[in-house]
Amino acid sequence: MYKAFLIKYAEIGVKGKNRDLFEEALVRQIKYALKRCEGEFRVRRTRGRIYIDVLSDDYDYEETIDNLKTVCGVSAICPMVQLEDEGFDKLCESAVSYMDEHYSDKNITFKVNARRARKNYPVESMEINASVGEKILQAFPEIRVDVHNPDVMLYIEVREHIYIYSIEIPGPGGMPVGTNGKAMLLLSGGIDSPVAGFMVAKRGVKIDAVYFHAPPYTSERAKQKVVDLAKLVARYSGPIYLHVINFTEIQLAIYEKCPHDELTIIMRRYMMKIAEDIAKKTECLGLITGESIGQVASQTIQSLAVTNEVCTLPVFRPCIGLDKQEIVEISEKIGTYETSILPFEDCCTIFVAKHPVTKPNLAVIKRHEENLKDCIDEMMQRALDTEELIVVEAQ
Ligand SMILES: Nc1ncnc2c1ncn2[C@@H]1O[C@H](COP(=O)(O)OP(=O)(O)OP(=O)(O)O)[C@@H](O)[C@H]1O
Repeated sequence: MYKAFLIKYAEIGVKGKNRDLFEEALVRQIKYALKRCEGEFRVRRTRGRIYIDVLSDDYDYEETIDNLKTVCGVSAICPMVQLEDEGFDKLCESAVSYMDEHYSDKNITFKVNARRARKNYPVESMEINASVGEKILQAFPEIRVDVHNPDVMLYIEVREHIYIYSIEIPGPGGMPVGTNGKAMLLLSGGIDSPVAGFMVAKRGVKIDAVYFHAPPYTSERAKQKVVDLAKLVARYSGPIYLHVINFTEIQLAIYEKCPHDELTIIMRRYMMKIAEDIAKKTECLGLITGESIGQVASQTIQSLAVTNEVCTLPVFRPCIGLDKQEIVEISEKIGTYETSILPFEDCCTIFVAKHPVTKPNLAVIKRHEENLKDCIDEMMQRALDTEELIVVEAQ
């Protein structure tokens, strides 16, 4: 059983003073992921490396790997066999057993890559490489050495303990959450916005979220679905403050006073305004949506321009150039797809026109919004005053 893991991270953004911040955030997120796992662990930073020691006798390996794979910034997880220092002969023996246990087909090439971090160890790295390599060659006649492009790179690290590893399980990459500020995700119950949240979190951005519902037109179950999606996104992003906004009154007013082919676009503009208001109060530096060019009428480039016009904060749309299949693939990978396709109503789909405008004209939209001028400010304030805040932890 592996008793330790080496966490490899991408080098981008970790130069100079940033390195400490980057590593601290990574350790924090690793600890958050391990809280969801059975067993006791210790996370250590030593000279540019991050290790996880398994302290308990028992733990669930698969569960641990699954959770570590959600930590943004991790480029690879290496499960390591941990040895006590019982002399060099014992090390060679253990390396041979490691190869035997991990590679049933010995018709492969390998290279030993030793690193002697503890300088008082009596055998130098080059000598470890040569001697361990020789023992492996003696033990398995079919195996060959390839120093340029080996099938198996056998790492040996000599520290307080000695570690042997060769397996690298890919992590999500990117940057640890908490190293790049915070943004407000407009989270609906669909496929795209959870993917958008994940993609921005992966760049190190902490996520808050806002969900607009329209009771009684949208149900408690539709809201619960969004909370469930937030729990899944929180596996990657850390805890999410989810602001639930009652949008019914505003939607009804738009429905009553504005042309029906412009409903969605006008609604979206008020959603963005409210989201931006909450974002500014909560120190978010941008908004995030799941929009993708041309996907629906409200996402033509003309519609996006009209929606965008109400925002002063930058709006991040990481799905913008992806087609639906590509977004679906990411949602399957991050585990949100099954929840996203549950058939609950969304406020945008209830108040939808048969033939929505695809090329809205900003001046015309603004003129029609004038119809709301007597009531909209109060309504927006009420929506903000009655928000429900849910702190969503990762599932
Ligand atoms: N009820 C809502 N609450 C919060 N944000 C919403 C809501 N409805 C839409 N949005 C935001 O607007 C974007 C576009 O919504 P729309 O319904 O047009 O698209 P969609 O392709 O179905 O997106 P999604 O799959 O994310 O629901 C969403 O990705 C989301 O960011």
